[in-house]
Amino acid sequence: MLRCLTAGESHGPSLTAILDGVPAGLPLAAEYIDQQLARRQGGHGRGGRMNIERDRVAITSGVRGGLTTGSPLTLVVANKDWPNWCRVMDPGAGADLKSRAVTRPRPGHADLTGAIKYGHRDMRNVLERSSARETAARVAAGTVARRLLEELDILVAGQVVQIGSIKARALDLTLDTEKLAAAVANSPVYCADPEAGAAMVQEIDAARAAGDSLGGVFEVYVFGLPPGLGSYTQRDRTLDGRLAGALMSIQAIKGVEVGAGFAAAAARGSEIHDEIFYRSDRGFYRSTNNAGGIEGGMSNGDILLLRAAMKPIPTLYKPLRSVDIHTKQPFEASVERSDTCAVPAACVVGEAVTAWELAAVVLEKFGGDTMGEIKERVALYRDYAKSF
Ligand SMILES: Cc1cc2nc3c(=O)[nH]c(=O)nc-3n(C[C@H](O)[C@H](O)[C@H](O)COP(=O)(O)O)c2cc1C
Ligand SMILES: C=C(O[C@@H]1CC(C(=O)O)=C[C@@H](OP(=O)(O)O)[C@H]1O)C(=O)O
Repeated sequence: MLRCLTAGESHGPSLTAILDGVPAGLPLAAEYIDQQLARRQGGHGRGGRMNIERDRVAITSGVRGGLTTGSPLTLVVANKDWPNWCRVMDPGAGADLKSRAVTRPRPGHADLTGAIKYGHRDMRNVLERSSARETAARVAAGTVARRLLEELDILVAGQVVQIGSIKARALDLTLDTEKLAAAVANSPVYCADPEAGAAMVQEIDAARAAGDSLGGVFEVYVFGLPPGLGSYTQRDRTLDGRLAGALMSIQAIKGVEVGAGFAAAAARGSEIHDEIFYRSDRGFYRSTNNAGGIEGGMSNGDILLLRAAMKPIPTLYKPLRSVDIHTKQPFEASVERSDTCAVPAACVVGEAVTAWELAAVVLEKFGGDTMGEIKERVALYRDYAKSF
């Protein structure tokens, strides 16, 4: 069973992820994880904090000589901003609890409800952990899962398809995965459509100049999944349910679609369901993929298509109204620094949480303590499914 817990505050010394259940024998290098951490820090529209951080992972357990050992992995990402906060964030009795106390809840954040729930009069105790800084730890963990899936020829990709009202052309899914990855990597907003990408950059600059912020939509694609991951037998085992939960758990994500998603609601049944065909050299196949690769809570062998909507960043240079929890007086929030748009970063997080959930269902189906065992079982099952 694959399990992960993360810990750490946005302005604390570091973020930590503990991963349990990663099989032995998986080739894993810190530099591989660092590539994804760098992607998560990037994307046009990020704020001043990203000029301070240079996320790098330290693997402090579970890997020897470049291979996982089967023991729990500990992944640590240091916060370079920490020296500026060490007195404020000090766990000891001498901490400076006054100078950066937060008594003015920011609309769109966990501040007010978190303070009520945990009984805090200083909402720094809430915002430090609710911050999306935590996603650095989840990307580090998800990248271990991405590595595991790659060994099984399962590839995870993603791109931004909308920023504000600017939309990309629909992706041609016959595009090979390397070309897709290159097009996304060359885009300042991680969008494979260069024209839409340029318009998105302009839109972000205009929002920033106006003291405003933007949200958008990203897609995650997974190639090479065998049929039968997840299950219809208990509803908490459905693959779409689990993936939607994983994507929804990302800070600021407000909607998730699988395949045609909400558009399916407006179509006739005859237009939307993917008909099934058979050819002896190919086995069973479908010529459309409106289901997005999932039917009955299970992967059906087609490309997995997920889409997630992110709300605009809630901290605005143009202030929103709120009320001080001590004085009960209204105020307009002032901002020191914030992202204008973090949809590209969220896309990288989306890929990571998708990879994590998929690695978990792969291990549930195929078991095994070593990568050798798992590879053998997946290969056998792929042959079986193809000749079914
Ligand atoms: C990668 C990423 C970066 C973010 N950066 C900021 C930011 O700079 N300022 C901000 O106010 N919110 C930012 N957010 C959004 C908040 O973390 C989020 O809105 C908040 O935690 C409340 O969560 P909820 O929207 O899921 O309710 C970011 C989110 C993500 C995923
Ligand atoms: C630190 C990261 O994102 C942060 C997420 C975030 C929020 O409120 O979620 C607020 C900002 O932090 P700060 O207030 O320190 O500038 C972002 O920079 C990161 O992605 O690594």
